[in-house]
Amino acid sequence: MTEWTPDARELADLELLLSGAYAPLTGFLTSAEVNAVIERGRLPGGAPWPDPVTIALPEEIQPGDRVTLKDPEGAAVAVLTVGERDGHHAAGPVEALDTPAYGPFARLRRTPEEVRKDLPEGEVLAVTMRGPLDAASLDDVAATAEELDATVLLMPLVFGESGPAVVRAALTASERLPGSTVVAVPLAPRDDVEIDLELREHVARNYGATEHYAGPRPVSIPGPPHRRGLVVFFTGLSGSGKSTIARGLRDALLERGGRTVTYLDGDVVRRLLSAGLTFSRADRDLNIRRIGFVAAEVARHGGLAICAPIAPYAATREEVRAMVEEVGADFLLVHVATPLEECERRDRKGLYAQARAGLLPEFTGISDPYEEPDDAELVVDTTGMTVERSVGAVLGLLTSGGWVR
Ligand SMILES: Nc1ncnc2c1ncn2[C@@H]1O[C@H](COP(=O)(O)OS(=O)(=O)O)[C@@H](OP(=O)(O)O)[C@H]1O
Ligand SMILES: Nc1ncnc2c1ncn2[C@@H]1O[C@H](COP(=O)(O)OP(=O)(O)O)[C@@H](O)[C@H]1O
Repeated sequence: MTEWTPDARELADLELLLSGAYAPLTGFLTSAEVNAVIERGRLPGGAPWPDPVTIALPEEIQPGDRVTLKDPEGAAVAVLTVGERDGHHAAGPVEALDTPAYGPFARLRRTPEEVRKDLPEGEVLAVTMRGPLDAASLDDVAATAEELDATVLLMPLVFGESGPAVVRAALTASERLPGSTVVAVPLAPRDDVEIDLELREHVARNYGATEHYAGPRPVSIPGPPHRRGLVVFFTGLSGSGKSTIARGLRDALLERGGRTVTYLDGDVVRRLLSAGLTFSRADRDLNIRRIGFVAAEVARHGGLAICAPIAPYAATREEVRAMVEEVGADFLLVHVATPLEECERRDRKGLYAQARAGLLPEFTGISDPYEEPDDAELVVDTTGMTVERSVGAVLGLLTSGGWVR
């Protein structure tokens, strides 16, 4: 049996498929179903359905395979029986495995069946929320419920970092709406506003709603840049000047004050976090992912992390950028683009000489690749430049973007 860990959005969809919140769906859609949904907003059988619910799986997983789907912490959530493959996507029914619910407000993640059983007879006004209800919306909901003589079902849509805050907002609203019930639903937002709304309505109906009220769109205030998490990620050849500039930047930031700074020094990383890893492609990628993971955790809490590995592969750098952006933080890639000849001329550690002599295999720039970034926010060639000026260039980027004041 194959195992796979879907991404956060796919896991949220999976939970809704398993709970019955996505009824009549019982699995991820086939290409015929996806086409029907996109073209007509209906499943091939004619039932209305707004959104193609799909999952991407690695190529080697084939029709007939049974795949255990796991959450990022390793708990087996469900089994997917693959019926069809179409490009990256795989379709097929899912069956729940018996796993305990956990996480904040797990007790409020109830299935439609459980909720429907507890609701009184009569009209049910479901309120789907992605943010707090303002006073006007709360009055609106209370008035509508009274008019319809309906029970209010508050449905905080929990997905991502803001999930627990939305549930808290629903619990607060519930105190103002006597007799109301709260159920947390892991419905990820859809880009298309119409589709998002329709999907919310479908899910609400499955929970027993006879009327649906879409809570106001959350006003997303990401906070000013100087309060947001930030990762400054240097990349470049050995000897290009990454650590020298990174240390200079750290010191300059600490002198200014106002931000906490974590410097993930390359040597320290290789000695502790990535101890035992080699310079093979797989190990370099693992090293960079580990650095990215720690940096994203720092940035998640509003910190500023500085990293300075070679990071020779574009795809892995992009993965780190995505990890950081996923937690709501910013990512700045600084390419220290000092040419190989200059790095080799400096040869601070004598490694280039060893690599040229064939004594050090897989050496970046000599016998191993370095993929030049085309997505760097800043490019610095340190040839003939003082360290102060190089540090100043990075600091300039941070101040002009408002990350430091
Ligand atoms: N084969 C090979 N290729 C490149 N570099 C090598 C190699 N072997 C050892 N070293 C030393 O390790 C430092 C680079 O480690 P990194 O963790 O930054 O590399 S990577 O991002 O995982 O590719 C790098 O340090 P810096 O000079 O600070 O970049 C080298 O001193
Ligand atoms: N403008 C500059 N910025 C950074 N380093 C410079 C600069 N000019 C000269 N150097 C020298 O280049 C070398 C860079 O080494 P290092 O910072 O360890 O590079 P890396 O971390 O990329 O391997 C240091 O000896 C540093 O003094």
